[in-house]
Amino acid sequence: MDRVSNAGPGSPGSAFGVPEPVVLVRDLRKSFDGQVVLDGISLEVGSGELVSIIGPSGCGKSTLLRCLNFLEVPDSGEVRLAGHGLSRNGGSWRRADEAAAHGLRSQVGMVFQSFNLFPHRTVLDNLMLAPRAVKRTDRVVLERDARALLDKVGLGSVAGRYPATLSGGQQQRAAIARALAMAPRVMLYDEPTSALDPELAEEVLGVMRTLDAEGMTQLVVTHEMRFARAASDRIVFMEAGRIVEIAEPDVLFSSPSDPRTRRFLRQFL
Ligand SMILES: Nc1ncnc2c1ncn2[C@@H]1O[C@H](COP(=O)(O)OP(=O)(O)OP(=O)(O)O)[C@@H](O)[C@H]1O
Repeated sequence: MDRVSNAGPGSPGSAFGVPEPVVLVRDLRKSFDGQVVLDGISLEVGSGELVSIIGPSGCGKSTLLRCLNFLEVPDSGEVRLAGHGLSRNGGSWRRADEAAAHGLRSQVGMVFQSFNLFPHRTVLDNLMLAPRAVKRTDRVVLERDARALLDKVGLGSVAGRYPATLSGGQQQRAAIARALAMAPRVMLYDEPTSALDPELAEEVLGVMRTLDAEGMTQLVVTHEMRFARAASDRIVFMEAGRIVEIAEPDVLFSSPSDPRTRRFLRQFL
């Protein structure tokens, strides 16, 4: 039997008033065509934490991120984001699951490697489309909020331009601003700088650092070891669908407790 829970954001976290982590994952499992890709992942991310997920190619990092907002449907396990939860134990996908997944997605802003902006809309429109559809707020208010977000990511002067006329770094910053326009409780990034030259990547990483300073909860799949080391509160090292080790950056890089972590990190030292 599937078990679906959908406590609202105002519901009490856990017992005794201890706040629930913003991201909570328990025993998440996912296979594709019989190939186990996530083999029992458990993870908690606290409010305002920036957590990087690193590991060799194909170890399941992107799949984990995509399972968090049900872009991929996990086979089993539990995901809770900002009080919205969904757990599965096999069985087929049902309407109640769809509703719970929708509640969960409303808490999440997701940023992909490939920017994914709407090409035939201006940058400003890109930011306003989803809030206009969901919130039905006055256009003047929406535009004011969108312009404030563009200023925040340093794109105030290109609001009226089309994505193709922007650099990759500007497009990715616009994608981050667009995700922020829905006021998410957590931001998920899937290799947000992989398609960018180092200089442009730095612009994007700067925005993520700013959001971190403002207390946004962020989970980042990245191959940028320097960023992971410098900016993360904690780093998750994955291999073959499992979390091998979770540690603060300095601990992970200077004295990893698992030989697999040491082997992986050696190539970056
Ligand atoms: N939709 C899918 N259908 C079938 N197999 C998939 C699908 N998505 C991912 N996989 C497989 O799952 C495994 C893990 O992929 P995933 O993209 O999660 O790894 P990753 O750690 O993010 O890799 P990379 O660092 O190269 O992006 C790979 O073997 C991949 O081919």
